[in-house]
Amino acid sequence: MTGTRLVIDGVTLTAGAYRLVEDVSLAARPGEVIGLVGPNGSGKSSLLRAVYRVLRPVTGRVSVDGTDAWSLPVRQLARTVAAVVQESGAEFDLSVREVVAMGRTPHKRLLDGDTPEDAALITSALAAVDATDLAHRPFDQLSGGERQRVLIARALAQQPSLLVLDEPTNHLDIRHQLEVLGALRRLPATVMVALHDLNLAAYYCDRLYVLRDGKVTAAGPPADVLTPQLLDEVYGVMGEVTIHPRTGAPQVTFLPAEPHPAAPTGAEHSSS
Ligand SMILES: Nc1ncnc2c1ncn2[C@@H]1O[C@H](COP(=O)(O)OP(=O)(O)OP(=O)(O)O)[C@@H](O)[C@H]1O
Repeated sequence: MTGTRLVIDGVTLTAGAYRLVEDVSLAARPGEVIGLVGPNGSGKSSLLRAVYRVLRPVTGRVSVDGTDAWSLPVRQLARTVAAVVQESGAEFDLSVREVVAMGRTPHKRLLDGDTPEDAALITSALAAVDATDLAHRPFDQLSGGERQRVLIARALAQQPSLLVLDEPTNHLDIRHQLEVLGALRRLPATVMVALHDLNLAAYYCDRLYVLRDGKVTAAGPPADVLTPQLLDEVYGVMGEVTIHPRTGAPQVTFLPAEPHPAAPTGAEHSSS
């Protein structure tokens, strides 16, 4: 399993009279990690919802390996696509291990128990997000970051060939942010991930799509997309972009209007 080819072709999404996303096209090759970035309200979550089939496009098409995602039987879709989203479902009264075991459901028949293979996948998914020690804790007693890691483990246990994640690093401390994104990079799956942190997006994604007001305003490798002009136009912030000498990845340094207390005298930022 090396991942699936995802094509979003001219998709428009609405909520009543409101256009959430307009005429968006995007393609991910098998195994690519695609980052979706853009300001609050730019349409990232909405677009992801169309991929994991919660929000039906009013025009355009979402296809997975050439098949319309909206025409796939639900069970087949669940064997192909996993989603980690902000709004989580009915995990109450379950242990962490039971929540992660739910990831195996699409691969089993009703009332099938866990096979040794299922058990091994659950154990390794827990380890991948550093949640082995949480396995027997009640899910609803976990902290925000612990829950987030467990929901990612559930998605990993699902062995999807397309993994869609909405802000997966939300609530995570820096070590766990790096570990989770590193685990996503190593997956034999295509990954589409909405991220706010542009430096993490630059480091871990093969290509970025920048959304603004429901439309794609830029797309390409992070080094091509993340420019001072884009930061200004899309986010209204000043920043410098350099290639980090050790990582080789683009690195954004933001230049807030207020000088840092330790700034050298006369070092105000200027857009001119
Ligand atoms: N049901 C709805 N009715 C009207 N407007 C909506 C509805 N759902 C979302 N919106 C609006 O659509 C826009 C896109 O929302 P969406 O959640 O896709 O943005 P986002 O890029 O994921 O934002 P964030 O970075 O804040 O998570 C927002 O302006 C939001 O307020």
